[in-house]
Amino acid sequence: MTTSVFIDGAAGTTGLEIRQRLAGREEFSLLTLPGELRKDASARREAINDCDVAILCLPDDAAREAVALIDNPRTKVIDASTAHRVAEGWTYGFQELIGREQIAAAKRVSNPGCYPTGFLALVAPLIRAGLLPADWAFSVNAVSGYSGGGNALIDRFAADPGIAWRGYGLGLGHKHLAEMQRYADLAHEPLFSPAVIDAHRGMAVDVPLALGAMCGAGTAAEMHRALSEFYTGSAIVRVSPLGNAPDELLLRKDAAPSDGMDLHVFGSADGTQARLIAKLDNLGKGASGAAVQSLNLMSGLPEETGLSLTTST
Ligand SMILES: NC(=O)C1=CN([C@@H]2O[C@H](COP(=O)(O)OP(=O)(O)OC[C@H]3O[C@@H](n4cnc5c(N)ncnc54)[C@H](OP(=O)(O)O)[C@@H]3O)[C@@H](O)[C@H]2O)C=CC1
Ligand SMILES: CC(=O)N[C@@H](CCC(=O)OP(=O)(O)O)C(=O)O
Repeated sequence: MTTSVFIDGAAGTTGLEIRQRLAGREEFSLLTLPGELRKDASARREAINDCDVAILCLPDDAAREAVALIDNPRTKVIDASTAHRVAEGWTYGFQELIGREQIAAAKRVSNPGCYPTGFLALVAPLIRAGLLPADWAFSVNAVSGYSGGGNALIDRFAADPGIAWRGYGLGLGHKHLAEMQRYADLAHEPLFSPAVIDAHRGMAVDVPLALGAMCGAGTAAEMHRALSEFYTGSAIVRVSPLGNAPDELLLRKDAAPSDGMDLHVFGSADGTQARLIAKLDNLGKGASGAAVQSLNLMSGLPEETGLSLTTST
């Protein structure tokens, strides 16, 4: 039996990527709306209530509105927006942290934000293992390809090829802070410095750790071991060997799309400092790949079915 899927927002950046991942998958049938009806509330209501799984690739307000259109108790939802990530009654769709069984059984799944995917993958298992203190003032420095800002930011970079780096979130109230704090179980929101680079896709999330000043923190080697154990058996989240060679990491503009994520741990020779770095594709594990991973689980399939798991290191 096939699972019928309706992508609301299928013409947007995330929606298109999900369509590409589902193309040719015989386990799924796609419900689509003609272009002129894609924002028509009654056509959307009908499609959402007709499908087995609705994937919302919409701005937050439109995602809330879409959920309000549902009156069929059978319809399951995966919401790619920020609207429901810390909302009551929703399961946070971070398979490796929350549990595959919980996501497989859920009716309402919120897809994690791209930056929190990198941050939580690195920090949450280490807080759980007692190797990082939950009340530490964490910092997160991150760069994203401009597709992370959807069609509007893609158009802006196309219109102004002179932009090499765009720092933002300078008001220090980024919408991803709540989910970073909630799912890492932190006492405080992290200090988050995001930026956009002149590349279509790709993301690096860097968490610097002043180990010498932290009470009760583990060593870089202990953190590396804990992360390696935590992600054992995952083809999607991979932990690179501990160490400082080579002494650089690259994001390539020509990297192939990937639904995987690579985690790195580096430590100073004297043990007083470390850096945890996640490399991922904002449109892959940071958005569309994670949505398809959840869709697979909610449809009773192995989570990595149909995903592209290349490494670009
Ligand atoms: N891009 C990324 O890397 C990531 C995006 N996300 C999230 O996914 C969601 C979609 O983002 P993204 O794909 O980047 O954004 P885009 O702007 O590229 O796409 C959004 C799509 O939704 C359509 N839309 C807007 N309002 C409505 C409506 N009321 N009814 C139906 N369709 C509507 C838009 O149409 P139109 O353009 O005509 O207005 C557009 O096609 C957002 O919530 C975003 O935050 C999450 C993680 C990463
Ligand atoms: C480069 C860029 O602008 N990125 C977006 C986040 C992309 C993402 O993860 O999306 P949602 O949390 O909205 O679903 C931003 O910082 O607002």
